[in-house]
Amino acid sequence: MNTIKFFDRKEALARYKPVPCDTHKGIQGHALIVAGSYGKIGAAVLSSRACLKSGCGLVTAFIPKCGYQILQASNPEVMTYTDDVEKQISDIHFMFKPDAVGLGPGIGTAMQTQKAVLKFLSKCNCKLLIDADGLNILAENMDSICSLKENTILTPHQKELERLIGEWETEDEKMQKAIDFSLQHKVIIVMKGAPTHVISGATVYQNTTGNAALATAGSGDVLTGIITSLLAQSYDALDAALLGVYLHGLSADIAVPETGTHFFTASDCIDYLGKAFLTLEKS
Ligand SMILES: NC(=O)C1=CN([C@@H]2O[C@H](COP(=O)(O)OP(=O)(O)OC[C@H]3O[C@@H](n4cnc5c(N)ncnc54)[C@H](OP(=O)(O)O)[C@@H]3O)[C@@H](O)[C@H]2O)[C@@H](O)CC1
Ligand SMILES: Nc1ncnc2c1ncn2[C@@H]1O[C@H](COP(=O)(O)OP(=O)(O)O)[C@@H](O)[C@H]1O
Ligand SMILES: [Mg+2]
Repeated sequence: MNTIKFFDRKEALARYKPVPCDTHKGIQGHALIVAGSYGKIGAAVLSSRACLKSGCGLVTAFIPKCGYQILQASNPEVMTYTDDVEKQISDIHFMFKPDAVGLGPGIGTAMQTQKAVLKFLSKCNCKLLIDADGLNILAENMDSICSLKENTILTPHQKELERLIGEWETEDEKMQKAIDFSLQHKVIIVMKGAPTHVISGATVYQNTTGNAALATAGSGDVLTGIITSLLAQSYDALDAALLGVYLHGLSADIAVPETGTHFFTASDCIDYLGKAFLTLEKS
């Protein structure tokens, strides 16, 4: 069995890079969030807002046409590109070079969305995180996994992981299958759960933050935004994944004594992110 490294405050401080005082929004990274479909524009709202609230200088969301007003009204700082199709993504196009892309929350698995995602993956050469339906599309088209750039981050919950690596009988078998998958395809797996494990080849980290309040709709979409933001701010993929998971859980840990577990939503996770980042400023 592989040794597991615990990722705690000391590890987070070692990887955290304070924002330089002479920076500007052009240096702080431009992230692209590809998310949403009719009925799930919330996933795009949450992930793009979390991305912005984690220090990214510029955030653009690529969404289906029906999400335009919702997104602009709820996140005025986020720029948008819209698909030509009303209810789902059918062709991912944009006119800038993103520093990082977060793809998948709420996009669904309609055939035209699958085609658009596969076309995008075949030519994407920037830092990339794939979540949710992005992973489900990958699982249905496993040939396309060879087109992923090294250190692409995959953020599956248990069911999404099973679709990618197949069933397991024990927790040890699940971990070994995930490690083998990470080694074979040279991807970083954020194996979401309680706790979350970050798997980079044979190296496994166990996160030490987070609580049951995160068992609420959209908390994974928020994680996608945080990690994509850190990637765009020039953290390398492993550091972005580790620090993102840590801050996401810490935000919930700071929030819960004030909100209680039942009241906590994914939006609260975003609202408390500032306090989570502040704990790294005070060393
Ligand atoms: N406001 C919005 O727009 C929102 C949009 N969203 C978007 O919706 C899309 C579908 O996402 P999804 O994850 O709900 O669907 P899906 O992959 O079928 O998984 C469901 C099944 O998986 C399991 N399962 C899940 N988590 C588990 C865990 N931690 N640990 C263990 N098992 C777990 C569980 O299976 P069961 O245990 O019931 O067998 C459950 O029934 C996706 O694109 C997402 O981004 C959501 O983010 C919500 C807010
Ligand atoms: N009981 C729990 N303890 C700690 N973290 C949890 C718990 N339940 C869920 N989480 C975290 O919440 C997030 C849920 O992600 P996901 O299932 O993708 O949600 P969604 O798709 O609704 O956004 C993951 O980061 C997971 O680790
Ligand atoms: Mg999810």
